[in-house]
Amino acid sequence: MKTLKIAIQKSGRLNEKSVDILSKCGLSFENYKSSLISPVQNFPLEILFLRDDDIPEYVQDGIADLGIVGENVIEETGADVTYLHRLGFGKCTLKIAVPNHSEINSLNDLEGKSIATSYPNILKKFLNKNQVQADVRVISGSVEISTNLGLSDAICDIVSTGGTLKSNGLKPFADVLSSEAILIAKNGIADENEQVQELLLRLRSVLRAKENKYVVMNTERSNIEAISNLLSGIKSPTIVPLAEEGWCAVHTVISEKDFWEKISKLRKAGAQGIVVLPVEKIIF
Ligand SMILES: Nc1ncnc2c1ncn2[C@@H]1O[C@H](COP(=O)(O)OP(=O)(O)OP(=O)(O)O)[C@@H](O)[C@H]1O
Ligand SMILES: O=P(O)(O)OC[C@H]1O[C@H](OP(=O)(O)OP(=O)(O)O)[C@H](O)[C@@H]1O
Ligand SMILES: [Mg+2]
Repeated sequence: MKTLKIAIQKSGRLNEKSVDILSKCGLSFENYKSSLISPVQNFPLEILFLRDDDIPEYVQDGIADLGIVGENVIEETGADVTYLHRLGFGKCTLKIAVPNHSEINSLNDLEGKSIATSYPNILKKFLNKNQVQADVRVISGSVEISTNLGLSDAICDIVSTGGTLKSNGLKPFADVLSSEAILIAKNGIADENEQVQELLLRLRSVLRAKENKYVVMNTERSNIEAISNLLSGIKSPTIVPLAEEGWCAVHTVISEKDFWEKISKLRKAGAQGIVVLPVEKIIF
């Protein structure tokens, strides 16, 4: 069986979460800081630790078979790769922002103005699509300072909490791209490859588990129907008799999305002593 290679960020915002998700997939390896390659001890896979900017092209060219990298970087490099799975971390948005008191308030106002960014390709595409002619100035970092220095009229950079914009006296007004970390593959390798399919199965079970909670509650037998109607579980809820006559425990899995809404309805339907536990994996 061929040993696959997966490229992840060496250090930076995506490193820890990439290592964490691969570990939760049962892969055992050292998170080397000084070495660029680490063999997985219990799976035919090697981890390559790289600068994130290089990952899409390494995967496109087959130097790595798989990669974990931000969508913003994939789009900026324009690499031709297959998106295998969104990973739910590294969420951020590429935004255009201007100084708080700027008279630029809409895309049209950017006509003839200058915009500093580290994402010239994505920005130029966005401006073309919106038929705005602006001067795109490429800088490699600390983009938020460029309007204060008189280098540009606007900026286009990654925003997450908005704290960096705020502390530099900037306000956002246009979203260019929403991004999160993505598992990518070299085109054409994923469908037929057993190891990739096994990794995907493990990954889906880990991501699914993160979105759900295991819930146990007690109730009188007479409430079972009303409570069961509120729950789907994986197939249907498990109902176990309690030692006390006329009572039972209901075990189920509840989605994180509508968790509190469900709990409130369950309490009204007679659920009590509700215990909530994290789920590690859900395998279909
Ligand atoms: N503030 C943020 N909040 C959430 N995610 C972010 C934020 N800033 C960046 N990201 C995401 O994390 C990725 C990595 O960010 P990081 O700042 O570590 O990149 P970098 O400095 O280019 O790293 P490298 O040294 O690997 O080139 C970004 O490409 C983006 O997808
Ligand atoms: O909206 P916020 O939560 O403030 O995050 C946004 C900041 O995060 C990123 O920079 P980072 O901190 O990674 O530093 P960098 O400039 O070295 O990439 C990005 O370039 C912004 O500057
Ligand atoms: Mg980088």
